[in-house]
Amino acid sequence: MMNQIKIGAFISECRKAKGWTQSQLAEKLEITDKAISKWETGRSMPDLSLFMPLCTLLDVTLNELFAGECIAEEKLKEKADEVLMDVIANWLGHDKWESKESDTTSENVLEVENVSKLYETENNSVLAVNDVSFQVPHGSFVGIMGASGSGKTTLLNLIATIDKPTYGTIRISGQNIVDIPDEATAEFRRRHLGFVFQEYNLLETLTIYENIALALTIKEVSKESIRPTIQSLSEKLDISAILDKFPYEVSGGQRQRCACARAIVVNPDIILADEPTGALDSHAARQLLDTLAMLCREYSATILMVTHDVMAASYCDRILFMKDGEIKAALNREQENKQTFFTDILKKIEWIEGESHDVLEIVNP
Ligand SMILES: Nc1ncnc2c1ncn2[C@@H]1O[C@H](COP(=O)(O)OP(=O)(O)OP(=O)(O)O)[C@@H](O)[C@H]1O
Repeated sequence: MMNQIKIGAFISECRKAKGWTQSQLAEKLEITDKAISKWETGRSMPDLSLFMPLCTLLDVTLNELFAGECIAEEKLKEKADEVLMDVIANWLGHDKWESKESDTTSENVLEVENVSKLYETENNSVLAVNDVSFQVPHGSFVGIMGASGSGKTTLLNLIATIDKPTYGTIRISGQNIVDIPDEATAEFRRRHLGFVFQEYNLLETLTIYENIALALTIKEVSKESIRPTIQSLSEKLDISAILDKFPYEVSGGQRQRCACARAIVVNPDIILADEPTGALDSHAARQLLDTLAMLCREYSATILMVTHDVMAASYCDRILFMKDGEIKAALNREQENKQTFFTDILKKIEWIEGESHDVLEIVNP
């Protein structure tokens, strides 16, 4: 991996050579003093967009910045290749090329190991997630169920890189996402994750087509392949007729299917869905769940869905039951149909909650 500490010390040295304080450099780059302090102590790396302005200000080349040292003219070629390999490995989040192999051999897209999240406030502390471990295999549809306050959203936020665990490891396609510096998480989410949330914000000023196309553009897909890709996917998701409409002109169910299209179209490692049916009537909810199950079957999508709705959970292959921050039980759907699985889920909830499963929303499938 790139030597962040060496790079940080080099930035510090170059800044001092210019006679600037951390605040003066921060002001020139229009960022906070804290960010400079984090770079210089090796706790984080500058955002990609800041590399060039930083090099210009400090009068160093990009290679020198990545190498964390001044490079003599005659060493330039040799050093440039070495630095380039490091940059690519770092950008991919891997140690050189070793874990690239583990990418392709790993069957588990998501591996959560001994993860805990402790929220500490002035007066109390809450262990929202308590030593949770599980895996999500490629192409599976896994649900997380639990009553309100059981830690589902906290766990999903940790996996989505929106929050960091207090302890534990989370690997997505072999990469430990806990190590990703804060400023690189947005880029990671764009490249590796898809989201279908209850209040998923499609951009209201863009048409449905443009919303989906935007996801592809961000992923640098060639212009020519955008239209055919969207057309074939939207036929599958039954949204072809509304591609030219704006989100506010279509129903909640259609909006959620567009969110599914936007999530799957960039071929993410995993789609994270948080109560995706929460705002839908039962017909639209079933249509959406059929869509998610179809994405797994036909597009080999891997989906992790948080829900407190037993009907929604009955579409999954496997369910993890959370209570008080812990995974108390798991249930696999073997050969049985949705109705039988629905009944099994209810029984499991009764077992976990005693008779008090009224906290969960129960709708017969
Ligand atoms: N930012 C926070 N600061 C302090 N405590 C928090 C924070 N976020 C969540 N909690 C606490 O952590 C516990 C788990 O909350 P979480 O939102 O993950 O549960 P949930 O199962 O998703 O609930 P719901 O179904 O109601 O959304 C709760 O006790 C909650 O009060």
